[in-house]
Amino acid sequence: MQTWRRTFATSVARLGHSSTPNSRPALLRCAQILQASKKEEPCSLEDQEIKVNGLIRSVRKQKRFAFAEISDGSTVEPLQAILKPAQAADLSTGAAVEISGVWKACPPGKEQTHELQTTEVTVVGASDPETFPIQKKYQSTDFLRQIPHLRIRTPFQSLLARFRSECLFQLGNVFRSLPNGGFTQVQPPIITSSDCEGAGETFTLLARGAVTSSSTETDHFFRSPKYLTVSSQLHLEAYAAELGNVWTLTPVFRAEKSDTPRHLSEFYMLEAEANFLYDLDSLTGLVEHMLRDLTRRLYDSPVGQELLSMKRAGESGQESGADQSGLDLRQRWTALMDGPKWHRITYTQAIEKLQQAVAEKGASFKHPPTWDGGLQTEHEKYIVEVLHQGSPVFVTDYPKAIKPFYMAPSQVGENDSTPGETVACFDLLLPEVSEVAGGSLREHRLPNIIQNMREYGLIKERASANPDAPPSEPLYPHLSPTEDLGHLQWYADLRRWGSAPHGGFGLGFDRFLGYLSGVSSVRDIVSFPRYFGRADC
Ligand SMILES: NC(=O)C[C@H](N)C(=O)O
Repeated sequence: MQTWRRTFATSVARLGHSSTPNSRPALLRCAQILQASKKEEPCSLEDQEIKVNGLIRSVRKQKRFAFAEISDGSTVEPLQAILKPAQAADLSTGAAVEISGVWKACPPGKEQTHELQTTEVTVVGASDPETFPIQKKYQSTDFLRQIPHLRIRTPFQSLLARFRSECLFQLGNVFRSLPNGGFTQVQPPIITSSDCEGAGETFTLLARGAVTSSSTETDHFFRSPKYLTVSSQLHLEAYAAELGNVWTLTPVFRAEKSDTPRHLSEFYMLEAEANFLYDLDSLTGLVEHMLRDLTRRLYDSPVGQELLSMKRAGESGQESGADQSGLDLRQRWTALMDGPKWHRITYTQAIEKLQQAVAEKGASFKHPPTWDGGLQTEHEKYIVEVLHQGSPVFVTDYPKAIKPFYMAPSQVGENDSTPGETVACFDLLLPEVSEVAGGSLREHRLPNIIQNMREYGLIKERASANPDAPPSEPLYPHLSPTEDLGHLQWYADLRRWGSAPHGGFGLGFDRFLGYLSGVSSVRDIVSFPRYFGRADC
């Protein structure tokens, strides 16, 4: 029988090791080492000399041995190193080290299967444990948010960064393998001329030293005011006209003064546009298929499994930023992947049901639901959580008056009696996060888009230098001589030549990641969040 004793058998281990005396130990990532040690069969690295570079998560110094937990950002699980007291003298929490040693099996019954018997350790970047802000003990979400540059070094934030990376990788696969030959990824501009949503909540771009009140052409860096994009949709429509089906994941910017856990001033939007798309059902079907497929691929990935099995705050003693309500993430993912077809309900039906709930079921809302009033978050929550028992819902066909100018009219059946004009659009509602995606069929007919722009006040008055002079260019179709399409003319051009029915959607990527990770605030999903009053580093 083998007797388990913690001793330093460095020279013995070296002898049994196949490498030549001067050869360097293999540099490996913690994830590789720990993964190789989990398998049923004997670990191929056992008794081998290996090297790891990383940060010290914690160090425990005892009389005969010291134990250090090393993390290199490749897995949430730390790698344990055992050291002689002299080797550990300079080690402290937060320090960057290069450490090599022999990978030894641990006595049965220990939390870890193996540990690194240290032969050599070099502190390449010291860290003063007294002042290092990240401690192993519980630290509040609020405190950690104030130091995002160091918060990333907590196990859960580190995991979220890897999870996001996996999502990006898998998204490429999802879009490539969609039926009908896949979608092409494109990169639309971040600096734009137009506020696509018409909400006016844009950030204006100014060159350093520019005069803010200036309105003359030459004073503007780009000759006219430019903004940070609020949505790539309009440019995606240009791409889609040629490429067919396109997608992008870009940062978008909204200068909304909303101080809520659901809003950021800079966030990532996943947007897709499909040409020759004729009905709203095909669009909602595309969104459903894509999100189910993405979740499935993430579920099958090691980092997805790591996220699903990670101990949450409270259990691990380390603040994770995760929801602590005993939420069953695995169930949430399974429902997304394998649950029944997601519900579709028209906006008009939703309002009727909300009003019924008030009249008959004693539901009460801060904003009483009205057809003209749109859906507030409290209404969306009720629709998902009460009316649809927590499963995803597409709410379709909103009133035209509360939606942007580019949406096509609804195609709802004749017996559907809506109180006013509606458009062929949807919002996708998920429990907890509410609206996570929105999209529409686009008005693809030139006279109709021009009429919409007119109604929405987007057509400018033509500045005429000399009213008697003959017009220098022929009049734009469907415009009167006094009208000017201004910075949206290019968008109308897409309808002027070769315009097919099309549609697309935008998904709040950070909100969706929050939903998958069980993190209720987008401020904890994004490593460096920007929101009203805060953009710290
Ligand atoms: N691409 C889209 O349909 C998204 C839409 N423009 C939005 O910002 O919600």
